[in-house]
Amino acid sequence: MTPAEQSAAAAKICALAPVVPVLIVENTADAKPLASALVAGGLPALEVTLRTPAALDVIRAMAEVEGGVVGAGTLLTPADVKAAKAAGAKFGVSPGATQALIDACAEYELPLLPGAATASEVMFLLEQGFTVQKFFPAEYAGGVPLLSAWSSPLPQVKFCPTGGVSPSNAVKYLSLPNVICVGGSWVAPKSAVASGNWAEITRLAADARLIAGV
Ligand SMILES: O=C(O)C(=O)C[C@H](O)[C@H](O)COP(=O)(O)O
Repeated sequence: MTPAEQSAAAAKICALAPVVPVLIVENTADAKPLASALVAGGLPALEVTLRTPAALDVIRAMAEVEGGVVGAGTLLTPADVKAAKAAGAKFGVSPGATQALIDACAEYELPLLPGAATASEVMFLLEQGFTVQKFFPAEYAGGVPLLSAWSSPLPQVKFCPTGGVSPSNAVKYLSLPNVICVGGSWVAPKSAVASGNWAEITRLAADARLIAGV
């Protein structure tokens, strides 16, 4: 799968909803109710970060939830790509990008949303064929002003800003011409997951859509 094909797939996933929940899940038992709650709130594209021992099992469980499109976040190595694909991930997200990671996504046919934080990183990824990229860590790397500045010399690249995105700044990002969705962990707070407050998570997901004006 070429980078261009991967970006075409990533664009479709980003078009599903304005917000991609970024999930850090400790317990596999929480996977299905959490995914169902987010899908019910109108956010079907889900990024499960490979930051917990349970993450691959969580992806496996969430992949069975109807209406959801589950991807793996925090991909760092070719082994992560192989494991994420085997677990049923439909897409991958990485904080940055290396050639080894890019090659692995091509080999295992996992559409990658690769991270970039500088113009040179954006250009390196564009050279490879990635026209859809994650801007990470958005708020700390330059935020809305930087993305806005890139839209003039690099209009062919669209972004999913992630990292520090919240209900208070999501609209500003989403109103930029080069932003197709945003990623954020705020829709699934640790406390709500720990207490099994799925109704609260559905409410936060629905609110995120409202904030985005959808
Ligand atoms: O590691 C990855 O691949 C990631 O996706 C990183 C996440 O995007 C951010 O950690 C989410 O940031 P917050 O919404 O500020 O909590």
